[in-house]
Amino acid sequence: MDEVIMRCSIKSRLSPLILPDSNSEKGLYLENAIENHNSHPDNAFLKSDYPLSPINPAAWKGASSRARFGLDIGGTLCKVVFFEPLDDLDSRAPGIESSSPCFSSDKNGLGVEMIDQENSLSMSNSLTECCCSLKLHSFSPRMKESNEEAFCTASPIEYRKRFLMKQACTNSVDESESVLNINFIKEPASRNDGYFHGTTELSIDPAKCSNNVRKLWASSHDPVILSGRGTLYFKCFETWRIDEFLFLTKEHALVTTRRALGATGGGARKFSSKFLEIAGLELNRFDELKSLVRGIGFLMKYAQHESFEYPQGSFQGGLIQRPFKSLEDSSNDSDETLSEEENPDSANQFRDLDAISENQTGLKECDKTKIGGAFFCHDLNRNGPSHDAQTLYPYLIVNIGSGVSILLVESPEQFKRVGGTSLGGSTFLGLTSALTGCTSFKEAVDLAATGDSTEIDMLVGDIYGGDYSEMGLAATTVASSFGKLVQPSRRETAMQSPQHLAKATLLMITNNIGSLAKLHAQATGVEHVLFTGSFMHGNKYFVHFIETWICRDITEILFSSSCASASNKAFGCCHGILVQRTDKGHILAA
Ligand SMILES: Nc1ncnc2c1ncn2[C@@H]1O[C@H](COP(=O)(O)OP(=O)(O)O)[C@@H](O)[C@H]1O
Ligand SMILES: CC(C)(COP(=O)(O)O)[C@@H](O)C(=O)NCCC(=O)O
Repeated sequence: MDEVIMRCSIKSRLSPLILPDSNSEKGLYLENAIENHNSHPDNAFLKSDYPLSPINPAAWKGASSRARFGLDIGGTLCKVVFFEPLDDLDSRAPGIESSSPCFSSDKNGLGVEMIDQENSLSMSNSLTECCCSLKLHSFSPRMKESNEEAFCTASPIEYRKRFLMKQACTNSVDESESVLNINFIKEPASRNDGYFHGTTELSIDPAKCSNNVRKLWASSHDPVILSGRGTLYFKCFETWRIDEFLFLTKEHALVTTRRALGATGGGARKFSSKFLEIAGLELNRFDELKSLVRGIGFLMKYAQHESFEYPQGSFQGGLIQRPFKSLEDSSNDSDETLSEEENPDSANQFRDLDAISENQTGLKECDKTKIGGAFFCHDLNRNGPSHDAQTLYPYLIVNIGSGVSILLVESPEQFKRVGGTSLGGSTFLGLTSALTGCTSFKEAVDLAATGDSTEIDMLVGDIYGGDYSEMGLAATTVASSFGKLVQPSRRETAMQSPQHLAKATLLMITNNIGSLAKLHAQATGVEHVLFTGSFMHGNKYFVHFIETWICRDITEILFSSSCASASNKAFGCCHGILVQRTDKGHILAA
C-alpha cells in the first residue's frame, strides 16, 4: 500500500472517553479516546519494573501493523510517542474532510508538515522472537526488497564492538568471552547517578533481551486506543542511555533499512549520525519548539479533559510555600507587620494558611484543582476548566525541561521564544542529587515533600526581624535561597536533613520559574500561562506553589502535567502520525 487516504475528523471518528481510576495520576485524554487498561495497574512514570510494552499482544498479533514514531531527544530524557495502527488503513478509510481542523493548520511551519511514509516502523509479530522487536516497515514490495538489501549491507557490528569495548573500560565484563559472544555487560551495582536506572545489563540472549527492552522502555503512560485506528504509546528513557537504546533496538529490532523517524529536541541533531550508524535509522528532524507548540496545539484540541483531583491527604508532610511560620510570629508585632493593603500577598497567605491548616494536607480544599490529565487546568476566577483552544491565544508556554524556555504563542501558526532560564528541571534534579544522594527524580520530589525549606533559606524575617514593610516584603518571603547555609553550624545540620535541602532546591527553582513566568506574562500582556515539560510530572508541589503563590494575577494557569503530555514535543513531531500529508496532497490520519 503506497498511500493511505483517510478522513481526519478525529473527533467524530473516535469512541467515547472512558475515565480511568480516579486515584491514578496517569492520563492522556484524547477526546473520545479509550485508555488501554490491560497494562499494569500501577503504571508509573519510568517505573523500571513496568511490564513491557505497551504492546497488548492480542491487539497486534497477526496484524500487518505499522508503528509511526516521534522522538523528543532532550537534554535529560528521550520521550518517544508511537502510533500503532490497527491494520490496513485503507480498509477503514472513508474520504477526506477538507474542512478538518487538522487540515487547516498546515501553514507556516506550525501545522501539518510533509512527512513521508518512511516515518514508519512496524512491530514484529513474533512475540517469541523478541517482546519488543521493531522492524522497519515497507509499504510496497519494491521497498521491501530494498530494505532487505540495505540490511545485508548494514554493518552495526563495528559499532557494537566499539560500544562493548567502551563499556568494558568501565564495567565488569566476562573476559573469557569474545566481544561478539558476550552475554552480559553488568553495570556497576553501586552506580549512583541520580537518574532512573532502567537497564542494568545488555544481553543478546533472547530471554534477557525481553527483560532489557522491557526495562529500557519503561512505559511512561498507559497506551491510548484510538478506536478503529490503533493505539498510541508513550515511552521514555534517559538520554544518556541513547547508545544502549540504539544497540538494543538494533540488536532486537531487526532494523532493515535506513528510514526516517520524526525526531526533535537537541539530541535529534546531536545524535543523528549515531542513529544512522548504529541502528540504520535516519532522523527526520523537526524544530523542538515548533514541535512543542504543535503538540500542545494538537492536545489542546483533542485532549481537553482534565482528569484527576488531588486525593485528600496526598500532600501529607508539607507543601511548598513561602513559609508561614515566621509570618505568624511576626503577626504579633503589629508595627512590623504589613497591612493587607500594603501587602496583599501577606493577607492571602493568612487566608490560605487558614484553609490549609484545617487538614494539614498542604492543599487547599478546592475542588477546582485537578491534575493528571493531558492538561491540568486551573482557572483562578471561575470554577472548573475553562481553557478553550480558540480563546486561549495569546498565551505563554513555560516549558520546564532540562532548562526552561518561555514562548509567546499568538496563534496556532505564530509563536516566538521570549525568554528562558538555565535554572530548570535538571538543575533541580542535579543539585538535589548532589546534595542529598537521591537517585531519581521521584525520590527527589518525595524527599522535598517532607522537607522544611525555612531551615535552609534565609527569609526576609531572618534579616529584618519581621516584614520589610516599606518595600512590601513579608517576613516570610525568601530573601536568599540557601542563605542560612553561610553559617557553618547550619550547614552541618542541613547536611543531616536531606529533605530540607531537597525542598529548598525545589522551592528555589520553582520560585525562579514562577517569577519569570509572571514577569513574562506581564511584559507580553498575556493572561494565560501553560506550564509543561517533564519537570511537571508528579510534581504536585510545583503545581500547587505556582498556582497558589506565583501566578495569582494571571487569569488562567494551565498545567500540562501528565507524562503523556510532557511528551508533547515528541507528539508534535509525530503529529504527522495522526495527521499526515502525503506527497499527493492527501491528508493521512492514522
Ligand atoms: N524519571 C525522570 N528522570 C529524570 N528526570 C525526570 C524524570 N521525571 C521527571 N524528570 C524531570 O524532568 C526534567 C527533564 O524534562 P524534559 O521535559 O524531559 O526535558 P528534556 O527534553 O531537556 O530532557 C528533568 O530534569 C527532571 O527534573
Ligand atoms: C536549550 C533548551 C531550549 C533545550 O530544551 P530542553 O531540552 O531543556 O527542553 C532549553 O534548555 C533552554 O531554553 N534553556 C535556557 C537557556 C536560557 O534562556 O538561558
